[in-house]
Amino acid sequence: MATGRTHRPATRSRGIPEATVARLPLYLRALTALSERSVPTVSSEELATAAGVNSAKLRKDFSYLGSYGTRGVGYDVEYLVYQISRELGLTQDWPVVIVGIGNLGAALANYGGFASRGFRVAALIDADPAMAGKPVAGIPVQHTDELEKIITDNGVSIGVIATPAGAAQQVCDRLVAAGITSILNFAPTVLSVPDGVDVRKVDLSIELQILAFHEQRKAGEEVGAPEEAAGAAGAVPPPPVTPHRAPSGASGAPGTDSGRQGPDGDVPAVMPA
Ligand SMILES: NC(=O)c1ccc[n+]([C@@H]2O[C@H](COP(=O)([O-])OP(=O)(O)OC[C@H]3O[C@@H](n4cnc5c(N)ncnc54)[C@H](O)[C@@H]3O)[C@@H](O)[C@H]2O)c1
Repeated sequence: MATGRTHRPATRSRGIPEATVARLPLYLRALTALSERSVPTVSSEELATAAGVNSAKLRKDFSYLGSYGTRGVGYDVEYLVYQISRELGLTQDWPVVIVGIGNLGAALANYGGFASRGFRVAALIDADPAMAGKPVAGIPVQHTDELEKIITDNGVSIGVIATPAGAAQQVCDRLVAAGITSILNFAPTVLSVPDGVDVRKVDLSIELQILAFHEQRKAGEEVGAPEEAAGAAGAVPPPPVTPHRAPSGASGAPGTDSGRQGPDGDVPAVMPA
């Protein structure tokens, strides 16, 4: 399979920076919670706190959507939910296939949160013939021999890879050849994809390594004097991080290369591959 970039440019054609796009799901999650409580309006400060983002950044992000709120009233919650959902393409149904139905694939298939966010698990695919036909989360597992047909028949454009690392590139190549243009990769390997295919990588062990680094530093600070702690912290290199390129100018967004930082200092669990 041809190699190529794994990311879109830092700014999308519609003029919304990639870093803003990466924060939209955080706003949407906070707004959905407000909507469920029938809260009609919200101030930028309240929403920023709920989303874990700085309020100036939030206002700037919303200006890209053409949403400025009303002075003294704030933002209309329902309208923002609609606007952000539309911007993220969530007002339509996205069929998704999961490849590799082991521990992780089965857990993902059973996760109810996808459907409520517009992602329908259209098919489960595994290479193990013994699994073919067995239901997982009420969906019969299909053999990889059927992969291309399944993708075509269901009009799928998003694939999730939950196979062992050694199989991931081959699965990725088949998904892409069959027409998949977005991949969520859980396998601990870097995938090569052609231009036009987006890959996001999830690696929880990297997140744990980063937490371990901070735990170690905190422990050093408790034990030593301030200058010793500073020396210790300086002497400990940051944990290894999956190498990945990031779009320039996407600083501070989840899923970018900007020092493993989330929107306001959080470490993202999902990153570009
Ligand atoms: N990203 C994370 O945070 C995270 C967390 C846990 C596991 N993982 C990774 O997820 C992957 C799956 O882990 P698991 O514990 O579910 O493993 P598992 O062994 O339970 O399941 C893997 C499944 O993939 C299937 N498979 C193997 N080769 C295949 C192929 N070519 N095509 C289709 N299916 C194939 C196997 O039959 C099996 O059912 C591993 O790569 C693991 O390292 C990632």
